[in-house]
Amino acid sequence: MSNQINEKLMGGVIMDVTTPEQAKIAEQAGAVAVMALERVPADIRKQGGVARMSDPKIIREIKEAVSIPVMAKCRIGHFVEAQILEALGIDYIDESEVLTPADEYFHIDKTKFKTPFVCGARNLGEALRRIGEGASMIRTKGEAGTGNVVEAVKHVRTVMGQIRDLANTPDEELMSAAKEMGAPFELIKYVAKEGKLPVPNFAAGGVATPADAALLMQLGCDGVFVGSGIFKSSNPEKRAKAVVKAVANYNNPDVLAKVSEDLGEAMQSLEIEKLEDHYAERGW
Ligand SMILES: O=C(CO)[C@H](O)[C@H](O)COP(=O)(O)O
Repeated sequence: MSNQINEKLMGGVIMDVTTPEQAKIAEQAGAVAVMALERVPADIRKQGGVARMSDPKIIREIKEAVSIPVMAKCRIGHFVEAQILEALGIDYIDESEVLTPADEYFHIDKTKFKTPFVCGARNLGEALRRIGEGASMIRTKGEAGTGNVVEAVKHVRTVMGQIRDLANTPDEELMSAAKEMGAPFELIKYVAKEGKLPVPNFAAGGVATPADAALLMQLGCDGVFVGSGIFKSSNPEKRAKAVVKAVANYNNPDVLAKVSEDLGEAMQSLEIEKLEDHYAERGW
């Protein structure tokens, strides 16, 4: 099932939404899916407190409001939130570091669920551990809610670079690579042979402009997640459409110039060095 959904998502933009109204804006802009969450990451940062799975009522209303796939987030290790999301008929579960982790040591055993999972990763070892646990999609973590793309770029470059290195690693050295990365040997062998992850790899965290989204696509991602960048900007409708067009035309600077014009204020952004919480460091 996840393969059919994944095909529809490839090359697209998945937008974080907190209300049915925002979900409609995302769908009208051309998002391939929406991600239901209680607060966009910029608000989670500002307001603090424990961030949890959304209210099931809001999730149901979001599902009723749109015809595109609806994803929703549970806390790292919180398999009961995941069970609830599965019972709600969500299309994808995001075991997300953006919410406050429920378990510092163990991620969810995703093989126990019919619903596919997406998980965050900062490097190839982390991505392969999540896939080993059953994730059907990876998204590089970035630093969500900052409007600062630098960490997303770092994580995408790290994963892509490690994939390239593995593709050039002799077979007899692969077990050592698996040991060093803390990743399942079978998955290390797959990446070395195929030169890619066995699941789609989207980028996320800190995307604020159409150019940010296109940059991550040019670096080799299969699509982009955007949250705060759209709904904390001054004109979410226009920016949402622009980001979708930028991702569809990521290699065309003329289109990128056109869609970047007159978008109003981007979200307020944060410098990584001044952050109190680094969400990307949650999970392992
Ligand atoms: O885990 C996520 C994917 O849904 C985040 O919500 C995503 O990283 C959004 O971050 P930002 O608000 O910086 O766009």
